Amino acid sequence: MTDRLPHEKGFHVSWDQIHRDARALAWRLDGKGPDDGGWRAVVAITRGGMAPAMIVSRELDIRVVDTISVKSYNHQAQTQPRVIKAPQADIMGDQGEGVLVVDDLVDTGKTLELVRKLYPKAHFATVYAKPEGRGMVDTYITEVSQDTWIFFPWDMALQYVEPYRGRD
Ligand SMILES: O=P(O)(O)OC[C@H]1O[C@H](OP(=O)(O)OP(=O)(O)O)[C@H](O)[C@@H]1O
Ligand code: HPA
Ligand SMILES: [Mg+2]
Repeated sequence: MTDRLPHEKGFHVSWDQIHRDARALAWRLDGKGPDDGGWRAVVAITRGGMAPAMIVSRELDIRVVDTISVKSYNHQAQTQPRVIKAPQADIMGDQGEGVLVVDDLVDTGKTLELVRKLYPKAHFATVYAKPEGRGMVDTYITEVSQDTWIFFPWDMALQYVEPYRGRD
């Protein structure tokens, strides 16, 4: 289930790393909100966007936090993205103006494309980005190559590894 094919490389992100990178994202977003009082709300794209959104909302002191649930992948197999749960209409306003939409990463950009269509005036931020989807995101921190699969700490566990000299 967790084999990396067809991705050649694995980029393993620890809790510490995602915390640092999500903080860096928050600092980059600070002051980029609307002139009349900054970001109105943070909306996390569940589930991967929830931990970064929590860290961003904490750093920027934004107390209004909602979620949009988009399902795009079954493990590593991509499917047609669909909205399973929408955020509160009064938070999003007409087109999402002043709202910060946060996700863990953009890969092909299909998830953000869907959310952008719904809320074209929102600001879209991810911690990581791959080249194919980069155009869909307004602000991100680290880019990785398209053939890299990013492994997040919530999908991993510490495991015993054979010593190098012990392997055949
Ligand atoms: O740019 P894309 O190619 O659309 O891929 C990026 C999206 O895919 C993953 O979510 P997933 O649908 O696997 O759900 P999850 O966040 O609940 O794990 C990831 O968290 C992004 O939301
Ligand atoms: O590289 C990735 N890692 C984890 N989830 C993902 N969803 C799309 N691409 C990825
Ligand atoms: Mg996701």
